[in-house]
Amino acid sequence: MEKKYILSFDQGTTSSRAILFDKDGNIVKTAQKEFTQIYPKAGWVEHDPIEIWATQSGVAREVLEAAGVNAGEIASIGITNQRETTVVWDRNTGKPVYNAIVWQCRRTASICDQIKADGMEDYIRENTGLVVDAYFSGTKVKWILDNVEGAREKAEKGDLLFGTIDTWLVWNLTRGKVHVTDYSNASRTLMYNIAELKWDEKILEELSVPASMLPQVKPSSEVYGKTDESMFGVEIPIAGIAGDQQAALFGQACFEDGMVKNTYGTGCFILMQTGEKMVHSKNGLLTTIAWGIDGKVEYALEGSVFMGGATIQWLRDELRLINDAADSEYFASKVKDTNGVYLVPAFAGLGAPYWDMYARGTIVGLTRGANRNHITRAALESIAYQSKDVIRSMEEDSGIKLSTLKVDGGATANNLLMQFQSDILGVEVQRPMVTETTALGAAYLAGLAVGFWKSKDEIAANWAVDKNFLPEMGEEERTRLYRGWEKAVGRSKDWER
Ligand SMILES: Nc1ncnc2c1ncn2[C@@H]1O[C@H](COP(=O)(O)OP(=O)(O)O)[C@@H](O)[C@H]1O
Ligand SMILES: O=P(O)(O)OC[C@H](O)CO
Repeated sequence: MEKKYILSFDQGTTSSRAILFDKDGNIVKTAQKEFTQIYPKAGWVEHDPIEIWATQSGVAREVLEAAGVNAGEIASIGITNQRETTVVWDRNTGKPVYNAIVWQCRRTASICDQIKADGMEDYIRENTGLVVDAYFSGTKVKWILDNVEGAREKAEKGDLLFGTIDTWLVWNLTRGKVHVTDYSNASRTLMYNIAELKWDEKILEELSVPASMLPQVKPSSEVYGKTDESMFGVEIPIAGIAGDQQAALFGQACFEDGMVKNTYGTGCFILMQTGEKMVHSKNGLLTTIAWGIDGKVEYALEGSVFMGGATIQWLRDELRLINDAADSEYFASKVKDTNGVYLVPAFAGLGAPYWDMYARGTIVGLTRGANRNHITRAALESIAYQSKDVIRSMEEDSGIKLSTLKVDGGATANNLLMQFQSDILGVEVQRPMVTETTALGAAYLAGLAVGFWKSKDEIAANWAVDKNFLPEMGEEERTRLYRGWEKAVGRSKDWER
């Protein structure tokens, strides 16, 4: 049967999605299902791995049916996933020993304090590219082994396996035959040495995690195995894996050093491709593996903005200034500027480059003439200012000046935000036709491995622009506004201490 499509699995934090792509990189059909968020205690976040598998395999079958596509027409499957989220299961029964501990979960903060007290911080930063934080998988695995009855004994006997969500999905798709991950996911675990490309023994020892639990780390584009026949009636090669932010970088065809993408969702994830060069940040950005492909590994610098689209949700749900996120553009357009108002959405502290967990949200510059539209506009602009903060750090760390910014994610629908982003950066902002770049990136990785696409050049040629935003603001105005932002950030800092 002619192979006409690639099936992409996009297993995100709140929903599982399956998207069918054709050879031009266009979406043929999408199926999506949300799943349960489990909050056992304040600051704890879990998912049920069985529900993740059920929703993901469910939408995969659903999308084929809805598109009227035969499984035999699928050339391969690509997987992209919420990163860092940790599953530990029994290799004999395939049953998880505990819920998945989600990347957002803060329960291992005290384990992180202990690692720092043990003097491991610099070593970890240098060898994993990450900071010691509860965000990453390593301390989550340790927590499960330390807290689930019998888990440590089983792990030491070699009966337990660890995986991020990609690994868990491949294990289930192959009915327990394949235990792998890719470089990009491994680089988010806190246990992987990104310079030497191997699990780091010293860190494993610090965390007391047996090496026998760990998946084999493979390139991001390769046939890892085939789906069990019971899944789709035929065996389909599983041929691409990447963490979601790296997959988006690939889907945006950021193949040259210095290319940057920003995904504007709840938060904003900004990644700069740095090629074979591993750039260590002086500004608290993360160094991570973008992907491993064509026999080499390429790196990226990553910075995130905690409150991106979430700031607009706050306007909607708490201030009730708008009914719908899209209304923000309409109201912000009613005024020509913010009238001197700045909103710093440091609701959960400030990330890179400030790293101030005691900062809190603030609105400054209010005068008698300030109205709700000014505040809405200031909220939108804050997303662009925070992105600029991260991008400036990237430029400083890498010595590469940004030439264009490729954007994706829900909030890129907002033209006013995109224009302001271009204005405040002084660079062109490019919004592609396909903004599902995460799933597209995984599809491309899977397609390359089976010859569905021949080269990265062919993929780059598929990238098509929907709209380019060019800077219209003068340099003087840009500097004046950004100075105001920095001053506003100063007012929000160190508030809670
Ligand atoms: N037109 C818009 N203007 C501003 N923000 C928007 C707009 N549309 C969606 N958003 C914001 O984008 C986010 C949703 O984008 P999405 O990519 O689906 O995020 P996630 O993957 O994090 O759930 C929400 O936080 C929402 O407030
Ligand atoms: O599922 P998302 O899109 O919220 O992404 C989660 C990130 O991978 C966390 O690092």
